[in-house]
Amino acid sequence: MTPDDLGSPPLSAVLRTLDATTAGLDGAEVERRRRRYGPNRPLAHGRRPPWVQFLSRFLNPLVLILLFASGLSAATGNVASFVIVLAMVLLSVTLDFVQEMRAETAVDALRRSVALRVRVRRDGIERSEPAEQLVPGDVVRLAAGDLVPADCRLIEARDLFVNQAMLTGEPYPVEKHADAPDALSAPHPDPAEALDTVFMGTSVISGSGLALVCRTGDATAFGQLSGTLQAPPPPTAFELGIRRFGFLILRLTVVLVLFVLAVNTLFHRPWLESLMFALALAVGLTPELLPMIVTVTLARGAMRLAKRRVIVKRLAAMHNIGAMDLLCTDKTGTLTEATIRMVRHLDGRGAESERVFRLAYLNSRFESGIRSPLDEAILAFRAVDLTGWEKIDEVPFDFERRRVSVLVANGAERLLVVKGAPEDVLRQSTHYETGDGAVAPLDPAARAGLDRLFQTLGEDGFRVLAIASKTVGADHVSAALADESDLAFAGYAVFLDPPKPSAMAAIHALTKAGVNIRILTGDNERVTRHVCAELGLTVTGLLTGDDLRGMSEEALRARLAKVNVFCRVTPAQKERVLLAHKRAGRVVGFLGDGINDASAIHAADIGISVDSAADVAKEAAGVILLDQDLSVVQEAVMEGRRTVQNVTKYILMGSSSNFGNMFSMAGASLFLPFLPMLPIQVLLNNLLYDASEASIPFDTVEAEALARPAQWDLRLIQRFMLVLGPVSSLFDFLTFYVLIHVFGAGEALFQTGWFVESLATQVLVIFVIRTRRSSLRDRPPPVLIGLTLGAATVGALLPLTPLGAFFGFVVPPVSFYLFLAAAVATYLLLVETVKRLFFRCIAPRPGPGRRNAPAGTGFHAG
Ligand SMILES: Nc1ncnc2c1ncn2[C@@H]1O[C@H](COP(=O)(O)OP(=O)(O)OP(=O)(O)O)[C@@H](O)[C@H]1O
Ligand SMILES: [Mg+2]
Repeated sequence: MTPDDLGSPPLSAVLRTLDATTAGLDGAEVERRRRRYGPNRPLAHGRRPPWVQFLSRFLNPLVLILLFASGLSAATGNVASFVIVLAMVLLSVTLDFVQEMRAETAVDALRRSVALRVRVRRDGIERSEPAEQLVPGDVVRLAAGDLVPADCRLIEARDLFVNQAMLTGEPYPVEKHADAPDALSAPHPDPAEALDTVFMGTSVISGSGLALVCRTGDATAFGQLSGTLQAPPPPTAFELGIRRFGFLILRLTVVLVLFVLAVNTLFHRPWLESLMFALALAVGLTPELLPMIVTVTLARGAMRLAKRRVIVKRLAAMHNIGAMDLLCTDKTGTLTEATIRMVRHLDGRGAESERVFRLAYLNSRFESGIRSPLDEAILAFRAVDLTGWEKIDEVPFDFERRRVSVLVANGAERLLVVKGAPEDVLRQSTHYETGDGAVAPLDPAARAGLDRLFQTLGEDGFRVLAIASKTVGADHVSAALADESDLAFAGYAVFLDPPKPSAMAAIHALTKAGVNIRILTGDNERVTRHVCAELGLTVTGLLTGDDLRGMSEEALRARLAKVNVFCRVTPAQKERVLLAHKRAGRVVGFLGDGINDASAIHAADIGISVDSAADVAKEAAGVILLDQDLSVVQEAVMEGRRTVQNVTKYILMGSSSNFGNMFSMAGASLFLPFLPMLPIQVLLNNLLYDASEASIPFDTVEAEALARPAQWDLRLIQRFMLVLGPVSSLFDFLTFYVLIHVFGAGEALFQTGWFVESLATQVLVIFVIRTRRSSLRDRPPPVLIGLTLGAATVGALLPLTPLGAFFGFVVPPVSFYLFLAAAVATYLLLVETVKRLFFRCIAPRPGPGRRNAPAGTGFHAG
């Protein structure tokens, strides 16, 4: 079908076109259609097939020029060198590719485990299936909080309001209707106008519906727009940092290559060999493994978290969570137990009232919008026989009004039953039920009495909903916002939402780890204060939604450091508070599970949600908790920091010893009458170095490095490079001197000796650089020891084997190996000393609370 004819023909015609019925498809037919239409995933072919990804790695200009140059040298007779260069490029690209693919496959599997599911009718029964497996002709059920899974024609709709901002930019919910059979005939090319159609990517705000899937995947309106709409999320600070580091290295590389070329031209050396040497140096200098190391490190962190039942949907969230220094969270389910219990139902005088319960029950039973735990609690309290009652209409719940109304009828009796936040319901009431069946006007004295009762309940830690009603005439066939006035207040439904004992420990641990906590709740001040008190949390400052409304950005900003509880905030205010913190330079996480949290989750640096959350919240989040528990957040934070630290290690390695070595080689070509290393030797050196580095994602990280948010620090890296680079170069020149003057080395021996030596120093220094502590105190994992020692050993022994000659090596004298041992030991000792001085004097670790907001903000244990 084309977009234009979707909304226009009658439902019966659409069903015929799709060869479907409202009873749904059968399994075999679904299978057939899935093969025909493919997965219901826009941009399914957005990711390039593996072989294209593999080949695209050869598009690196350095690699291309290198291959070209070695091809040239093969043409002039040096075939062996060409074969070796080709083999090495292949090997290194494959190593890189395989590692990264494996990591991505693992992360994809995790992502799928928390994929959106829909209720779909198949084989005559309704069941839950991944949204990705929908096919045209399926019949799906929609409820408040759901994301619409495909472009669908409505079969039934009940007070169905959808937010289409994703497609139309229109922020207000639109009501959708199933058409009266064969009634609508005007075409609806514009989504906003197609009232009997819902579109992929839009979300159900309230109400419910049954819908026929018409278009899936790329064929949807969303799929057509995807290219422009689904712009990749802005890069994180970490990604930017890595990019900047890449540029830094690139500039150095260009300078180095030009320098080497100039020197060799000046000395009239063979130009082709010089070019290859310069290129090999450039290859050695580029941190070409960086993307792979980053992906593998992050993926490994994600896998470890999966064991703790935390699913990382977006890998970039991993380093953000390591950098997070502020966590905003809602209250219900995070700080309190997920199950809420109704305990009492009181009239205005505080006496138990059966009528209040019946009204509350009517409202919860017939309400079709967001299923809240409060409704579940009312329905679970006791079953009420509602025969004779029927629902006429509804004004669905929303987080601005904080109430829901249903219009119900029982014979001639017709009643609007309202339930919601006491402040808001009382404002709309003009009368109250006195308890003996009579109704009295709500004079100031009575109002004060009701307020007092509500206050006392709140102070005792009870959550309270007000129940009110209004009798309307039989001619009242629909409910509207305007009907929620002149209400007769009936009483309060009282709930117990006990604090979660584990929350205290988790908050304490997070605070200690440098992550401050803010509570952003739609609930009222008294209940929130009570929960905080029970958990032993000091409220250092509190703002309500009303306070926020009249507050300028500057005023809000001035109070951010002190205020740690925000009450009665609307979804938009949650987002506003979050953005204000972001603007103040914090790295902010948001944990929430409701429709009302979705925009804040989306705006956060790290959106966190739970598996049971509303679709919109879950979709917006980068991290999904399978158990709603703050203590796993703390583990996620640690894992995030670990990944940032390990990536930083790789960069520190590359920017110090590796850089130093390349620099020395360039320098050596100035005074040596020959190349300090053959181009293929440089490449081999680089390959072995890369192989040893591949173990970095598996390294452990010391506790001190995990104690603070791990923010990207390019300054540290630059300083480290400036201090340790020269140390390494100094040592290299010493080695050159010894090789020439002690061993009387000619070209081949010099190259052999320097190869063995530079490789050994370059890879072994990881033992020093991987920790800020004394290197002997911090034992690396076996894989790192194995790969590092392995690479150094292969390099040292290669000249002794027949293969050595192939690379242009000669067998060095035994005394050379003695020198090697002594030299490497001295070098490592020197670096160890400089490292300790560096971290003590030049870049000490910030003390607790120094980097973040001043100590004393956020929570402390009471
Ligand atoms: N089903 C409902 N019927 C009537 N009123 C409701 C319902 N659900 C919520 N409310 C009212 O709306 C207010 C805000 O909702 P809610 O407490 O869920 O917000 P929240 O920001 O998600 O809070 P929390 O931090 O507790 O999750 C509630 O305090 C209550 O007064
Ligand atoms: Mg909530």
